Amino acid sequence: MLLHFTKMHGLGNDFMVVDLITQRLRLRDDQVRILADRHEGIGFDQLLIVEPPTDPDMDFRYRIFNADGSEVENCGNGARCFARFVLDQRLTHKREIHVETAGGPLILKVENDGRVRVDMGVPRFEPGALPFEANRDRPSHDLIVDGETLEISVVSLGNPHAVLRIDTLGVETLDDAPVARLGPAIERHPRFPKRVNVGFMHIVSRREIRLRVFERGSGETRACGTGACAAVATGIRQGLLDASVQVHLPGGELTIDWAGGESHLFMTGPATRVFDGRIVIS
Ligand SMILES: N[C@H](CCC[C@H](N)C(=O)O)C(=O)O
Repeated sequence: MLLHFTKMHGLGNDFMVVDLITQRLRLRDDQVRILADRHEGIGFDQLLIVEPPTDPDMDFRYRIFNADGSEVENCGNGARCFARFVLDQRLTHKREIHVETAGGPLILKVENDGRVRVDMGVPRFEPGALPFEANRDRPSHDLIVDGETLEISVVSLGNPHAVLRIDTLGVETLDDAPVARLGPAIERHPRFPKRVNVGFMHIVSRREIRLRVFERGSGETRACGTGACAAVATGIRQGLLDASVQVHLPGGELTIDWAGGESHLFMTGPATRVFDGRIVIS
């Protein structure tokens, strides 16, 4: 079976994008893992699938699979690439695209400068939304990892995020943040039954942060859109950030806007198409 795809990225967070509207096939988890392999397959952080909507009010269904084959609820960098892809493939002519995801609806707006502004919905802090095992919602929680007590904030953007401020880890720069050690340990911590994405945030000012993210199911990526949203939302909730924040990730910059409470959070950034390809899958 020949599978047509497009390779894209959002700030270096890279994707294989597949249109399953004009191509009718199903991909198994083991096939996703092989396709994700950077030596034996295409290589990607996530696979993004374009399908017809199940909800008639939506334009598309947007499905996301991590490199380990796990299907997940949301991918922010991927949402921007999704918008670019469906326009380039002429699957729509709309510049405001409504998509359904397992984590809830998203509205993708392609702006005149080519950047995409995504309405990410309302951040959810209650532990049950992730899920995270805790007796109540609070701005930060203690989490014991390998005998060390860490201070984490938790939030769901449809997908689960734990955010640590590096000042609570006794390091001054992100380069010194123990991402390789704490990322996997928190990702798989038993208090996160569905695992979790782990953000390491350096607050530069009330309008600027630097961020690294160890992603659930993919490891550290060069950027994480929902991770940027999560870090800013937890920072605003703790009174440490203003309502519009520039997020510096290893792969580039995102702008996150959130007025707090039940208002919707917005993420704005680029989407890049790299190449089209075809691959035989068995
Ligand atoms: N690893 C994430 C999915 C991809 C998120 C990230 N690539 C983004 O841009 O939001 C998860 O398991 O929830």
